[in-house]
Parts: sequence; C-alpha cells; structure tokens
Amino acid sequence: MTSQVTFIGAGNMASAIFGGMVEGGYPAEAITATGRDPQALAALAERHGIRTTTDNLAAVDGADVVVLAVKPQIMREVCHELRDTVQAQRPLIVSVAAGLNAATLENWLGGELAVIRCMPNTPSLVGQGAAGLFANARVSESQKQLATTLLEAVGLVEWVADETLLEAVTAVSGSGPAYFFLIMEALEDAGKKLGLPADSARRLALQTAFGAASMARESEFEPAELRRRVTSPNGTTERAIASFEDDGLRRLFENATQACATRARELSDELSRD
Ligand SMILES: NC(=O)C1=CN([C@@H]2O[C@H](COP(=O)(O)OP(=O)(O)OC[C@H]3O[C@@H](n4cnc5c(N)ncnc54)[C@H](O)[C@@H]3O)[C@@H](O)[C@H]2O)C=CC1
Ligand SMILES: O=C(O)[C@@H]1CCC=N1
Repeated sequence: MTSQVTFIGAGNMASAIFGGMVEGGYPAEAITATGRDPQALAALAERHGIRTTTDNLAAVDGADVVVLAVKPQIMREVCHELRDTVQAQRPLIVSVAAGLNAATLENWLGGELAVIRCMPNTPSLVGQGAAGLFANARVSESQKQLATTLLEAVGLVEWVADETLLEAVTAVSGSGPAYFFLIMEALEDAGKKLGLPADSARRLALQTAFGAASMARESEFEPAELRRRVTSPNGTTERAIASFEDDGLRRLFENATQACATRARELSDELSRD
C-alpha cells in the first residue's frame, strides 16, 4: 500500500523532494505539504497535484511518514505543535533540517520515536539529488527501506552509521550544489572576460559542467584520470590546472568544507540548547 507522506514546510527543499517524487511516479494524492503562505501552497498543489494546507495537525493526522522541512530555527515550535498527534500515531519522522540532532527532535516531539535525519540537496528537483541518511535505534529495517525508496525517487541515497558524519555529508553534498553553481558563475564570467558573448559563455560553461559530471559518473575511470586525459603534455589544460594548483584550489575546498561542517555543528549546539 502506498505510504501517506506529509511534508511540514513546503519551501525550496521540500518542494524539490516532493516535486521529484511526483516526477518519478510517486502518487501525488498520497503527498500532503504544509506552509504558511496559502498562495504559494495553491501554486504547488496546482503544479504537482499534491494536497496542501496551512493546518499542520490536520496534515499529520493519518500520515505514515512526516517529513520535517522547516528552517532549523523554527523546528522546536513546530515539533511542540505536532507532539500530541505524533505521540498518538507514531509515524516515521524524517527531518531534513541542517544541524538538528535526532535526539533533540525526538525530545521536542515527546520522546521514543523512530527518527531519520536526512541531509538532501536541491538537485532532487530534477531527480539528481544526493542525500545522506542516519536512523536512530528505533527505526525498523522496513522504515529504513521506505525512506530509501522515497529518497531514491529523487536521487542517490547514502546511509551513515554515525550521526556526526552528517556534518561531512552537509559539507560535500548538502551545500555542495552551491559550490558547483559558483564555479559555473565564475567560469561564465571568465569566458566573458575573454571576449565571449554573455549567452555563449553561459551555455558553454553549463554544458561543460553537465558534460563533465555525466562523464565522471558514467566512466569506469576516476575523475583524476579523466582530468589527465583532457590534459595534453605542454598543452593548454596543463597551464590552467597548474594555475589552479598554484593558487591553492584544493586548500580552498578543504577550508570551505571545514567551515560548512563547523557551522553544522554550531547550529546543532545552538539549537539543542534549552
Ligand atoms: N535549501 C537547501 O539546499 C537545503 C535545505 N535543507 C534544510 O531544509 C529545511 C528547509 O529549508 P528551505 O526549504 O531551504 O527553506 P524555505 O524557507 O524555502 O522553506 C521553509 C518552508 O517552511 C514553511 N513554514 C514556515 N513556518 C512554518 C510552520 N510553522 N509550519 C509549516 N510550515 C512552515 C514556509 O512557508 C516555507 O514553505 C531547513 O531545515 C534546511 O536546513 C537541507 C538540505 C539542503
Ligand atoms: O545552507 C543551509 O544551511 C542548508 C543546509 C544545506 C544546504 N542548505
């Protein structure tokens, strides 16, 4: 039987996931999403065919899975609102909030619940997401399987055995799309500086990013080998790569991902404080 899935919060991340689920064939009538803005909800209902409401309690009533997808800063208030219904019905809880521990969520929801923490990313909207998942001890194998099935509808699923590893997942894939978008922006700007018309620079940069990612994913060779195959001895790529290495590109990624993981940890400390 199809599981009834309710999203609390219907913003960027939730709409990327349920939009991708519907695109992937999940029955839209089994999906409900809530939010604060009735007009935005009506547009989502129209676009994806899902049910929407501003009433969180009505939306959770009868749900098999409740996906918590509001901003971390308002999660406590939302959990308190849902606590009695969730305790009575005990759905599987899936939280996509950055930096909020499963134990904190369980506590805010009244205790002893099956909680999965998920760190997804927005390419879920086009079925190309990447999500890291952690299950607390109360999550059954069949619930893990259900979460895997729901999220695999929108991309790759990686389970982690230790919850703190979700900080690393956030740094690599949760926030990661923004790094690649930044690289696309920078490559486009650099192309324009070299004289290309703006629209050509954008098309070339985007198609190159797409082509490289598709090739890296499909190839039997690792990215480093694919890079070497573009790099002719004493050719043009060699100069560009040497320039990146001299300017410390790898260190930039190391620093940025450390900063990201540190922020995830800080959020978790800030938010779990009473
Ligand atoms: N945007 C991203 O790339 C990623 C976001 N996340 C997590 O997803 C969560 C949501 O982030 P976004 O979608 O980016 O935020 P957003 O601001 O786009 O969406 C938040 C949604 O919550 C709704 N909302 C606010 N108060 C509510 C309430 N009391 N009851 C029900 N709905 C309410 C708003 O109407 C809005 O639809 C955050 O916890 C974030 O950490 C996780 C991974 C990636
Ligand atoms: O920036 C954020 O806090 C969220 C979590 C990962 C991506 N966006």
